[in-house]
Amino acid sequence: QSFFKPIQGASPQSPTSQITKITVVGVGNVGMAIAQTILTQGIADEIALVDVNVDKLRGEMLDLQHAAAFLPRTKISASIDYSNTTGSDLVIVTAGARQITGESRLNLLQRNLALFSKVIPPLAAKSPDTIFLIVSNPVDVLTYVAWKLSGFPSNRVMGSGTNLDSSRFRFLIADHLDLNAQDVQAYIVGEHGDSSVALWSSISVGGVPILSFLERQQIAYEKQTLEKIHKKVVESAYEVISLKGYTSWAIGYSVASLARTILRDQRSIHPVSVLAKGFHGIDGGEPFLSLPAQLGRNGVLGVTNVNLTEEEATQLRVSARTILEVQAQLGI
Ligand SMILES: NC(=O)c1ccc[n+]([C@@H]2O[C@H](COP(=O)([O-])OP(=O)(O)OC[C@H]3O[C@@H](n4cnc5c(N)ncnc54)[C@H](O)[C@@H]3O)[C@@H](O)[C@H]2O)c1
Ligand SMILES: O=C1N[C@](c2ccsc2)(c2cccc(Nc3ccc(F)cc3)n2)CC(O)=C1Sc1ccccc1Cl
Repeated sequence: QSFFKPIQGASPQSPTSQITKITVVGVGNVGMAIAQTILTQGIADEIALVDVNVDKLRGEMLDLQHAAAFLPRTKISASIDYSNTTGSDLVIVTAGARQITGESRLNLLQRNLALFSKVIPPLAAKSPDTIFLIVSNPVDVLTYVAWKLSGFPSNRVMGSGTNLDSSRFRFLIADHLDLNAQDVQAYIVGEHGDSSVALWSSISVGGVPILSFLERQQIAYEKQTLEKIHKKVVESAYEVISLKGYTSWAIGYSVASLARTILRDQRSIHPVSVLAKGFHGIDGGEPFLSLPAQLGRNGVLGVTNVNLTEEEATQLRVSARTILEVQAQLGI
């Protein structure tokens, strides 16, 4: 006996073509912050969780399911293999080996390369039309690895790149100028992390380039102020790690904003790690670096022709060379 008397012709089954499904690989601090934000914002109809830690995986699935009374209806599943991931519209990869104290970044990269070699091919096989969004670090090189291992066209493989760096940059600028961070357009590009590149000329507040904004507000323009803020983007990452041992909320919101832009075909522009070959004089090799990219239902729709100063373009090319040197050591 059903609760409802059926209406002629109405089927309780939703057509699968209209179901939006996201797979999150890795249910650690980052993966669960991303999943929780996607759930809260009603971005997906289905969330499939994957991890190798069976108990954590089931525990996180149950704990999220138990919040159903307060959330948009979303099917939440979990599997240690990839059985539940079939037909995903977006696959977000946060699985990663933790950097062991004193471990070299290259060694960590080798361990994550081995991990990706086991994870990416079956995910791609179960969802051959999906879009990969890589978050695991070192994110730029691992996005390249995912692209190579998946065999997908480059528009369907991106990394969160400097999306988090840029969101911290926007917060710090807004905090410094007593503004709403959503009104601050500011892009950090290039390599995610310690060696990112701040596009000073791209910073605008309510459509007003920040340099003239500062002059109009009689705020003494000091390039070193903005440079200090960019430096603080890096310092704050280390500060959060030293205080709480990991980062989660900011990366969770920043990756969920990418998921929404992609799955709702918003065609918004985000700084994400893309195949940078052919942009801004980056010609040798296949480096993935962050550039302001237009995102939509088919992944990376285009890269903006943002004007770079000679210094910015040079920094970007240096980053590309650094990434290529690391990629060359991977042998893939
Ligand atoms: N790109 C960015 O801006 C950014 C920001 C923060 C963190 N990160 C990166 O995100 C990654 C995850 O960070 P975290 O704090 O969530 O780490 P974590 O250790 O809390 O979680 C990692 C999870 O991956 C799982 N895992 C390991 N091997 C797996 C496999 N083969 N298949 C599926 N799952 C597997 C682990 O069981 C664990 O649950 C790290 O690489 C971190 O550096 C990136
Ligand atoms: O907010 C973070 N936290 C992490 C973190 C989270 C859990 S353990 C470490 C972080 C914080 C500080 C340094 C650092 N370095 C690192 C470099 C390469 C790797 F493969 C792994 C980690 N990583 C991971 C990460 O990428 C970030 S953003 C970040 C990091 C450094 C500089 C600027 C930014 Cl915007």
